[in-house]
Amino acid sequence: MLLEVKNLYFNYQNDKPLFQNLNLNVDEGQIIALVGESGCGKSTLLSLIYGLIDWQDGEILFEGEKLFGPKGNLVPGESQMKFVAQNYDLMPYGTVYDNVGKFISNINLKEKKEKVEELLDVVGLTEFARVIPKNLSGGQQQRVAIARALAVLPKMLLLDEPFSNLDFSRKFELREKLFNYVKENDLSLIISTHNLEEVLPWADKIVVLQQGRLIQNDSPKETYENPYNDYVARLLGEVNIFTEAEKSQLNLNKTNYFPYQIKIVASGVEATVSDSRFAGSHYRNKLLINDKSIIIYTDEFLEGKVDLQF
Ligand SMILES: Nc1ncnc2c1ncn2[C@@H]1O[C@H](COP(=O)(O)OP(=O)(O)OP(=O)(O)O)[C@@H](O)[C@H]1O
Repeated sequence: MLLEVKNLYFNYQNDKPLFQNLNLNVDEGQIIALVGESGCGKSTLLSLIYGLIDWQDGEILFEGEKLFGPKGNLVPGESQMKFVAQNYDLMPYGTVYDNVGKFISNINLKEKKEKVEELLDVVGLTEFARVIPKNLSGGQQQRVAIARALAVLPKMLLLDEPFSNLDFSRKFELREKLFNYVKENDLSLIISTHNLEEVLPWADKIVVLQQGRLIQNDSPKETYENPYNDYVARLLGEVNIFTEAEKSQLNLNKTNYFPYQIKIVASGVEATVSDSRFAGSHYRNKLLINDKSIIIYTDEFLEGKVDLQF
């Protein structure tokens, strides 16, 4: 086991602990998506693992060795890990090239140049090598920070919302290259995100935090098929949530259904289409079952009445 978080207890204020008995294991080469609503503790957990803040109780072990947090290191942060936080902490007067090469040794300058160029390609900043951070957009600065974190291969990479400032096309390109790089180099990665769909195809496990509690830790498929509760289902995308009363009235197996899980059939639960809109890859339809409004996706425009199967 590469990383073990055992019975972690941590609070910012004495009266209200953020984490109580938090446990998390990460294997070598594993990619973990850390998800949860804003304020649930994702950034704090990454900072604790990296050793930027002290915890009150419990243990964090890396390759079986106990970590001691800020008091254990002269320079902040564990040397085997790299953390890209939400403030990118770039050298303001160094160029993009200097920032990415900051931790690479100058002994072999040719090798250093090749490495920096490779990383600039990974994050799509080749043509910005000579620019200084203040002349870059937020998303470009974020990409410099990611390239710098990868420069001296860490064993574990911690990324806090790494795609938050990127536009759609950049995001697709970067995540493809980044995850391939991580897999090729057998790095372990914990990546926090608001948007799970962004990382889903690459994640080995989805770890869900709800108000500091780790409530689910399963493969992406398992999480989609069996979200622990409605909160988890909502994190996974647009979802229909039913009350217990609605569940028994409609004879449902569970309280949450993603739009793609509800099908139109010849004979089933009758619903009236109130709205059908083109949404790119599908039509997004709003239907009414009595007074209950639900969303389903279809290939075709819908109108009138339909029968549904859950
Ligand atoms: N330095 C601090 N002092 C006191 N409370 C803090 C501090 N930093 C964060 N908190 C609180 O701890 C909780 C967890 O914050 P954290 O930033 O870890 O959440 P998050 O899940 O990363 O949120 P987001 O997705 O918005 O970045 C929040 O309630 C936050 O207000």
